[in-house]
Amino acid sequence: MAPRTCMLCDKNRAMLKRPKTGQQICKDCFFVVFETEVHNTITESELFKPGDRVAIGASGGKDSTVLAYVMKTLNERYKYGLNLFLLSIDEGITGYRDDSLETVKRNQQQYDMPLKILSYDELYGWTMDAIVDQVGRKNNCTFCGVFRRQALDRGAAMLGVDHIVTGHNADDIAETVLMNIMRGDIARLGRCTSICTQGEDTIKRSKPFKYAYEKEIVMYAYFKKLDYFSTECIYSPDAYRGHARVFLKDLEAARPSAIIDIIHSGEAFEIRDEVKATQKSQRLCSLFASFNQRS
Ligand SMILES: Nc1ncnc2c1ncn2[C@@H]1O[C@H](COP(=O)(O)OP(=O)(O)OP(=O)(O)O)[C@@H](O)[C@H]1O
Repeated sequence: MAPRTCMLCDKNRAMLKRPKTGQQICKDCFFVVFETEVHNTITESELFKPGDRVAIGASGGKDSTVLAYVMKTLNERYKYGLNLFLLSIDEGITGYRDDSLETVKRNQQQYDMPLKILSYDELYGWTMDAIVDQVGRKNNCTFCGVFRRQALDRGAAMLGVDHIVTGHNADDIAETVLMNIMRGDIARLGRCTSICTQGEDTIKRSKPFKYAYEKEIVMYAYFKKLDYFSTECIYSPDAYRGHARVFLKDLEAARPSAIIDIIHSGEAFEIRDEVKATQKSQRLCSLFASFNQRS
């Protein structure tokens, strides 16, 4: 059987089936559609303005490595006029973050971007290794996530940046929508699909990969031969998110558009103000109660 030609350029040999659309396309057309969709997400949401100083939350993993590469490419191609930085938080997880930070240091050279690394140890006086040693693995992802958010803000302030971008992708967001529905966390459901968030005293944060499928990010990294670190965190991943992930993968296998459809459903919810207020205070109380029980 003759090899298929690319459905987009009708010239090159099709090398892959696009996970998001099922189209059989060539490598070059895949790069173009992937990058153009991220560019459209950025421009439609007016994420940046010329002269912005933007920190890329860089963990060394596939999502943030592809994000750094694509941000650099689009900034040059479309002349966004951004000053880009890499910002990494070292949570103090031996055998995981120390190795992934080596990748980020290489990315700094490869992408020619200034890098700032800030550790939990220097900010808070302890590491995740020490915390897990003391309180065990249950809920450690939740604590680590809260501390990382603050650490990223502190690092961003040190770099004097206006904006932090992270590699959260469409799968992450769809999982979060499902988790919030399963938990009945209506307040979070209302904001988890926002592409851009900014608290009263926090730096603006956004997710340019909001509509990018995880499988396509992996494919992009593979075909571009990007240098990234692919090991999972050694401390137990968030078990509840794991259930949502498995469920989402099943849905995606049956119908690939399920991921985008869940995000669109999340976007369509409108949450009443009184629900937002009640749930926020309840969540903070339960987080600190669980921390106090352990320490
Ligand atoms: N230690 C860190 N330092 C800086 N940014 C981070 C760090 N950990 C996570 N992030 C940011 O948050 C995003 C989502 O993180 P998450 O832990 O869900 O990892 P992930 O989905 O495996 O992403 P990645 O593949 O980039 O590691 C990352 O893409 C990155 O932008």
